Amino acid sequence: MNNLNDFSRTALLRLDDRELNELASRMRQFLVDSVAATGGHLGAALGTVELTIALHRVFDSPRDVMVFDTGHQCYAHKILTDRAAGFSTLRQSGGLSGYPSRAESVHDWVENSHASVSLAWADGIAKAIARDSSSGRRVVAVIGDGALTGGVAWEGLNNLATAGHPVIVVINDNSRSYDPTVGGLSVHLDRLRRGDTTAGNLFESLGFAYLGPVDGHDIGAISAVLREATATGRAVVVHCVTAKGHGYPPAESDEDDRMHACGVIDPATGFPSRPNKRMWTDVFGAELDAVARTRPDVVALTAAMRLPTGLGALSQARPDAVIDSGIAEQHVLASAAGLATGGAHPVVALYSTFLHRAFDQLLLDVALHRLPVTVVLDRAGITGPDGPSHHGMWDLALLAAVPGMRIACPRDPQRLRELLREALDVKGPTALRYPKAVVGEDMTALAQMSGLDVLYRSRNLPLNVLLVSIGALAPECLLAAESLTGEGIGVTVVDPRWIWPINPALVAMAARHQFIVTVEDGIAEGGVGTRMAQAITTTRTHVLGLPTDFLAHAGREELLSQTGLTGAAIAETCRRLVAEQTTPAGTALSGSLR
Ligand SMILES: Cc1ncc(C[n+]2csc(CCOP(=O)(O)OP(=O)(O)O)c2C)c(N)n1
Ligand SMILES: CC(=O)[C@@H](O)[C@H](O)COP(=O)(O)O
Ligand SMILES: [Mg+2]
Repeated sequence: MNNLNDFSRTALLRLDDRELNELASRMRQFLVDSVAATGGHLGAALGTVELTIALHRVFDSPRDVMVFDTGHQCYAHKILTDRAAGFSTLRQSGGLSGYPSRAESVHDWVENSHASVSLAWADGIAKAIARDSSSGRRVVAVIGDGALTGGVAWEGLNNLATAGHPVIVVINDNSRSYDPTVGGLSVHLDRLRRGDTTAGNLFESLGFAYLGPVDGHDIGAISAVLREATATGRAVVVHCVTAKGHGYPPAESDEDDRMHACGVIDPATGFPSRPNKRMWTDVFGAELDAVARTRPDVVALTAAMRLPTGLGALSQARPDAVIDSGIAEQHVLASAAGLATGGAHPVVALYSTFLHRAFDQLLLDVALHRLPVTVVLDRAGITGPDGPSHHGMWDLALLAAVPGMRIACPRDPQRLRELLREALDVKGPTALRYPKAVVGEDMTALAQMSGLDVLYRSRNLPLNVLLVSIGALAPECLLAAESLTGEGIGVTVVDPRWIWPINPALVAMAARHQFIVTVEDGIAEGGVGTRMAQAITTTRTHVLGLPTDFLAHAGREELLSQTGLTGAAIAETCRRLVAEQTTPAGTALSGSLR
């Protein structure tokens, strides 16, 4: 075992305790060095090194199935399954995924990276395996205490408890999500950690065998408990106590989130290697804090992501105005409906991708009751290194299908501030969305017409193209307009600000142009451009957006370029439309990878 690239899992069985501990510290150093260079989920990865070594000693993967909930803690598993060499490319285009990936390894099963579903997966896999009763294959789900707060995890517990399959549920309890884990479950886990069973044991009461708590950094102890769990032949909960960021002082002492996910850092200090730039999240967080000072009815809700969604400042200023419900997006939306019914104006701060899970509550709890709830979707559009599960590209299509929903897409910091304040004055459901990106400078409108901002108009040229710019893609639309103007093609760039429902002034403006091109960083099929095209029947409309596909991990700029959402590609579409002037009115979609 000279380096981790040469390391084989079978070697684990031959190592004694001292060698196993040495392996763990080498893996930890490797993780710090490599993740420091690429960014990634460092804190969670460091906390599961010993647990993962023990899992691979006791279970025979891939014959035995290991499902990692969320998957952000799977780096040690990747090292132990021959992928150490790939870590220099972690989360980069064409490189190693930051999550389990079936394309990478037969040892990976679930790559969805939305939390709390591992127990359902384990339930299904165990049922499938049971069809061959002689196989003896074992199924293990590794789930964090944070992921265990999600409703679907409770559905999993409910089913596994009586399903009759010997699924092993390993609770990786580090008592945190990003923040310390909230709610009664965290209190219960804390009691169990302290050996206090005066209030009983939830898991045993449900029907599981319960083993633990076991020190999750003691390979021998965990291995023994996992073997014992297997021997029970029942559904078992193994309560494993770990420390997020274990063994790396900058992570261990990071009060924010134990370096849950970091960018490129100096491994010696843990500090970012590049200066932090102002992100869209920062603008939102500051404005919400400011507005909440004069609006006691405003209350912010988070599903275990207080700091990443920008609620830090408000939670400092008015702790009572920020409610963390754990990884519980469905609960958060329905609870927001309750708060709004009671007179509050809830602001639900989510990542765009996590709204999917709560669509039903948005539709039937918030919108059906026409309640004033503002959903603020960060990480909308292309997110980048987190890959297909995390791109926020379905939100516009979903939101626009909700009756009574009003959707705002700010193009710059000033519009984000204005639109947030406007949303808080609407007596019904509203949504704002913006990407994971550095926020640019303010872009002042040339003119304002019935709620539309005209950002650009070619001088002394015909009304060839109306570019409808949606949100953060405004700079690309302006680049396209400038280059087309230089070629003698007349362009108007309009930012509708409130992009849904369609402003009738936009329909009127469209009628005066030869072509309309809408530009959005959501799926083109069924997105807002397509809906605009349905309203604008007089002029040929071309919809630019993302393909209905799962886009791999890569840089945001890289993916926007691949999907044709750059100034040059937008200009090329407009050029082609004008060259084909005879084409009759209708709609065309561009949502393909180039
Ligand atoms: C449905 C959903 N909501 C939010 C997230 C964002 N998220 C990723 S990891 C995480 C915390 C997970 O905590 P835990 O399961 O305890 O794992 P740990 O990071 O502590 O190892 C959160 C909130 C997610 N992946 N999925
Ligand atoms: C696993 C998960 O869902 C989060 O940790 C996510 O990866 C964070 O993304 P950001 O780095 O964009 O905050
Ligand atoms: Mg945790």
